[in-house]
Amino acid sequence: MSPIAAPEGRLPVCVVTGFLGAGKTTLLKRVLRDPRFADSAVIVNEFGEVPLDHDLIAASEDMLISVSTGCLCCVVRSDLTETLLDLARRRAAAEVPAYARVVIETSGLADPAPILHALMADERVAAGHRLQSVATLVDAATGAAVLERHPEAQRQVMLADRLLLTKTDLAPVPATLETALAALNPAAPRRVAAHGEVDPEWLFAPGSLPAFLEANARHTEGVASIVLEREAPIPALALTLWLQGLVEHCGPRLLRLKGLVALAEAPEKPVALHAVQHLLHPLEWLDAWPGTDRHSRIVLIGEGIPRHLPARLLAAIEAEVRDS
Ligand SMILES: Nc1nc2c(ncn2[C@@H]2O[C@H](COP(=O)(O)OP(=O)(O)OP(=O)(O)O)[C@@H](O)[C@H]2O)c(=O)[nH]1
Repeated sequence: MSPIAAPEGRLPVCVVTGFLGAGKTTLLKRVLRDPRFADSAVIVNEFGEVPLDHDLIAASEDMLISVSTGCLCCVVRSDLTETLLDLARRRAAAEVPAYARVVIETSGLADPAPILHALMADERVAAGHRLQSVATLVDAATGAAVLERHPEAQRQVMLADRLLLTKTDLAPVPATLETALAALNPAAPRRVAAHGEVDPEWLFAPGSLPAFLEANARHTEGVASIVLEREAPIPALALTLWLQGLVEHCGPRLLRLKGLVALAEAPEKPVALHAVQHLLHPLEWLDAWPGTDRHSRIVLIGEGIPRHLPARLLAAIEAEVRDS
């Protein structure tokens, strides 16, 4: 790989990628609070049909833009270029603050190659932007198994110009993961970034990027998202039993689950739910609901999980909890 030229006067674009649940939103939430990097425009893409990261990053409406749900590297690739161009027009017209860089968080299922290709090959985008960096997050707890099974995760590592190892507080980096990373991308410098703790200067510094990129994406077959929405708050016990049941029943087929939920016991504040394969992260209370919409929404991304299973399981557990 040879470095691409980085002509002056164009806005830097920093791509943050990594497989489902690797910690991209956690990292961005943290680094974008640094006053030196508050002048960033953020574009978030999610695979599920209901966007949640926007609410989880909780930045100002002007600066945070959810591109769309779906796969950024496939169906919404043109959305990305249009969003970048639209944002640049609004910046020039002083409709948004004069941001100094664009940060793109890809969905965990994105193959970054076509995204980077679109950024570099679309002349309208390239006229005003230059690709500055591609940071890939790798989950120390699940990374080795993920790299074995998912081609998009391999591409995320191969195309990175820096690698960040997350969740090292939960598990030491296994030798199998070290070996896989060294085989896929021996050149990229690596840092540990537990809970997104990394120097933003390092994260967004210019790097060596591939000169040539494929326009076609490679994907794991049969991955789909399931959305569960509820107007009525959910009892905490029912939610806990449901999460445990789902993780146990689906096993490795459950790639990711995330949601904002109103608990029956305290519906005035939402709880953020996160599961990454077998790993159920602790529930996290948010300070307030983002906006006026207070209904619970949960997105599951899985391989071959029956579409109605999560909702039916939750309804059965809720009935059981109510009647007991
Ligand atoms: N213990 C621990 N938990 C982490 C770390 N980084 C992220 N998490 C947790 O992992 C879960 C997923 O983190 P996110 O930041 O939402 O991951 P993501 O990569 O944005 O997820 P997707 O957008 O769904 O691909 C959340 O519960 C985080 O709090 C870490 O370094 N250590």
